[in-house]
Amino acid sequence: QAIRPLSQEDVFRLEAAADPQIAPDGGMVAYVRRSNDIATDRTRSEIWIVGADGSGHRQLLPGEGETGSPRWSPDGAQLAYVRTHDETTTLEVLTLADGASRTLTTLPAGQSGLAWSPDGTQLAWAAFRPAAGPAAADLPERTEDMDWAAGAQVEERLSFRFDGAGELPMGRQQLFVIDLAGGEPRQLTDDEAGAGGDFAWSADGRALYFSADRRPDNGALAPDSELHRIDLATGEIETLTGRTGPDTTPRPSPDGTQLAWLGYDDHRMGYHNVELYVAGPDGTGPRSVTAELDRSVSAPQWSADGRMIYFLYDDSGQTRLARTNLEGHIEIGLDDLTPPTFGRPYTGGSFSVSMNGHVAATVGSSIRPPDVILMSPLGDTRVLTSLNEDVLAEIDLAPAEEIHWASPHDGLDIEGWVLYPPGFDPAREWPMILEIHGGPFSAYGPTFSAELRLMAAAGYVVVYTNPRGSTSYGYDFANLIHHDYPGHDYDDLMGAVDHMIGRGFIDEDRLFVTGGSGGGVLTAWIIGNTDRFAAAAVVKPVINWTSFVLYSDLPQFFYRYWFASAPWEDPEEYWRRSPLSLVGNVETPTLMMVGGADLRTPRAETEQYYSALHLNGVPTRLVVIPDSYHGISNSRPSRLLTKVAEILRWFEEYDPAAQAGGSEPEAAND
Ligand SMILES: CSCC[C@H](NC=O)C(=O)N[C@@H](CO)C(=O)O
Repeated sequence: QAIRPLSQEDVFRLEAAADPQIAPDGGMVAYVRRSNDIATDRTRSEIWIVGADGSGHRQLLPGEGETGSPRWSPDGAQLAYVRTHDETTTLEVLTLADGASRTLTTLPAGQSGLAWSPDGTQLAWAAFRPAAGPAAADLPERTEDMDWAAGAQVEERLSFRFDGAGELPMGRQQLFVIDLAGGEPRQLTDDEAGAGGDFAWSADGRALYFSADRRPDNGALAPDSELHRIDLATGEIETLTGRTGPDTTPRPSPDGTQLAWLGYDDHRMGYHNVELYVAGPDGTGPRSVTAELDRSVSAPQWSADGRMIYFLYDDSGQTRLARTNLEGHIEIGLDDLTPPTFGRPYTGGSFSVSMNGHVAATVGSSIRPPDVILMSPLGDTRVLTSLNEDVLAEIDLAPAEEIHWASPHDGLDIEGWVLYPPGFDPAREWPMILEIHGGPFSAYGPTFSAELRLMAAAGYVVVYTNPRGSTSYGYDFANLIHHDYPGHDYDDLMGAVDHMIGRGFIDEDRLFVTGGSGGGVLTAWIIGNTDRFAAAAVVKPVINWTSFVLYSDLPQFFYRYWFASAPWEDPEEYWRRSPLSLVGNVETPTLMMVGGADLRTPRAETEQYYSALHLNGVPTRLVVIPDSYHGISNSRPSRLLTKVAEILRWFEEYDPAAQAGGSEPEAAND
């Protein structure tokens, strides 16, 4: 079959590996295989299994619904997992020897975490338990045959909604255990302070370590979780940490003599490096073993001998697997870990370690969604799956090209990547899209992105970058935008444009810019500062910092960390940094897009700017993605396609070459 550009339909053919769980003896890997179903327009998850030599690759648990969260019992004889079917989620256990599964219990909505006790006799998880909220005022008695409007929603919490979840019911996460021998789940924590989904068994199986912010009105305060230990026999809870700053992800060593976890001292900065700490089993004598790394770390996991801790960190736009000894001597194991999403090229990935030091991880590249990779203790690697060989063989995809340039602001080295359209010829001139990431404290990298690939397939050179403020370059680089966002990240982005123009194959009259969330902020800021782009697409932005910090789902967070004071204390600063303050300058035709249910950057942000552009006579269009929360592209596959198609349609409408009847970018997708 002839090689062709990526098409919209391909998004329903691509698959990705996630959550690889290596068996304790290293002999097999169970993982979650994710695919996009064209009939239901949903991303499906199914547990598959593959031998460490690549043999026996098969779906492990065929049946109704979807399966996920595979977790090996300590002896490797059983695999716990969750199955969701007809909106019911059950906890099930497969016995490998006979292939039989049994249902242990039905799990409530909001379940998170799943972990075997060290002796393999119990499983623990966290789940939400509702509690009574403030009552509405009294109304006349009603009988069942009356049909009244819903009662008032009365709220006293500062934080009462969360993007992706909606309005939050009253209540907290609590911890549960169930005995494999049978019986009902037992609720371990049962108080107003609650627990969290972030927990681990103690080595002797008598306690659970968990991370939770147990302060009464934690939703109104700066985030500050602590580590706690609950004794399973007595229910007694001991708090092990107390510094100002979050303490999360408790991981006791296999022999129980040490406790590792993640956290940082909160200095109210926009960005903090999350460090890996080790202390005694009660949290005493903590020391950071990654202080010198100058990167945030995640997903710590002990080696079986308790001498090493494996973890992930982002470095220069890629997610790396590394391990450290207890003195902080760090060795890098694997590069190119890749998340299982098809949207924008953010960093990510996951891994697990067997008792004998073999590692299973999700690894991909800019031209390949993640597969499962096995790494031996000596560092040899073997690719265990090839989930997309059939599709990728048909598609013209060149690896992302890494580029660097000096920021015009201060000469700082900035990194980015370029995707070239199929048939790219540097002797011709090409239209270019600058695509900007959000966060703003996050990172892009050379990971597979169907969104950006569809833009390249439509005939554009696509440039994406990590301007100052991005993670994966250290504390100082990220905090160059502390209390100064948007700021000189603008110059870094303009530097990318000039760098590309300097290479001689970009048509300066056919520059386009888009970005989502934090990238929407910067796109709106760009068009307020320059008219050099032929068209722009501002996706789910913040337009007005005053309305945003008081109406987003995290009113307790943004004003504290991204500004020096509250909006009513320094309205000028909020206005100075709001893209709305520059809307009077804008002449660039600008598409506005947002998820109709977005609670992170609420749709009023997008709509304010749309109204202002309209009132000012600037060509604009509003695209609302119905029912979508903030994560538009990774929620339903068709939303990813809609987002890209609407942006490309807008750019084509305002492409000077198209208007002059010249060479339009090819519409590869329809
Ligand atoms: C600029 S306001 C915060 C927006 C959001 N940050 C955290 O939630 C954001 O930029 N999200 C990014 C991903 O981090 C996105 O692309 O949606």
